[in-house]
Amino acid sequence: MRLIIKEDKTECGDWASAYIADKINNFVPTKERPSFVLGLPTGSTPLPTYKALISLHKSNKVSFSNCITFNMDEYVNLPRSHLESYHTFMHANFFDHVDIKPENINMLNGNAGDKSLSALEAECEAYESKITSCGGIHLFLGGIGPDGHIAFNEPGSSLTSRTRIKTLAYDTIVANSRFFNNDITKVPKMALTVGVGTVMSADEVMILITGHNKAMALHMCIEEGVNHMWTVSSIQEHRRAVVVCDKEATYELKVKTVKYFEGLLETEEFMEGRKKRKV
Ligand SMILES: N[C@@H]1[C@@H](O)[C@H](O)[C@@H](COP(=O)(O)O)O[C@@H]1O
Repeated sequence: MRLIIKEDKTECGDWASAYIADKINNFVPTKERPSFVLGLPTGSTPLPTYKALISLHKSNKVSFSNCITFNMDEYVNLPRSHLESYHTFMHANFFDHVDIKPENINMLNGNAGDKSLSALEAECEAYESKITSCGGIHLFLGGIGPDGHIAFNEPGSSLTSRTRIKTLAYDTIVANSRFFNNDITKVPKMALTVGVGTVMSADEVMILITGHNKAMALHMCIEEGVNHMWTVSSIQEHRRAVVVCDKEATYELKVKTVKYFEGLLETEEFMEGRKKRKV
């Protein structure tokens, strides 16, 4: 696993976007996997990355015309057009500003069918099948909650879970109430979410962790063992995982850990400086 420590969230977004653009630009389509498949998160953490990707796109450094996207999660029973639906968020902050084909955008529908549990379960199963039919996800980008949850895989979620319905933890409802006028009664209590196993099945996983309120989660993610109470920690078992964090998020890490990963990055950047970068 790589840990990339940057000064602040803007630098994290610049680094992550350049990395993603490189992956898209260097993608070689095959018969089985003709498009680059990207897993995407919502939340405030990925915003600088989306902003930087839009800017790379506008300066013709990356195109999303051969990308298929799968979003991580969506609230149940919140109208798609609601200002705080993840559908609205993704269009406003990313999709509407790049050249992705509308038919290549995949988002879970929290209002599927008659919204019964069986209709929502069918929606989740269909989502997993669609990911499989696209040949799997090349790169899954994610953020985390302060309790280390990834997507809506709350503490105690199975680390092999797949897309399903989840009841939100009280902490998450409180954390997300900032988007609903700080009124917890307005926050949906259920969501559809990809599983930890769905994220970990991607060829590559990139997790963005910024801000001091995520410092404990970063510590549990990289310095402690794999634990279902901090679901992001399962990336320790992934073959190609990269965590991009800012200085504030490192406040609970050992100095030795920070120095170790900073040293690795310095060497890496020195080597990369010799290569001609595309973006
Ligand atoms: N389901 C989302 C997660 O995918 C996201 O990572 C988290 C953190 O959001 P933020 O980046 O705003 O802290 O919020 C929600 O719980």
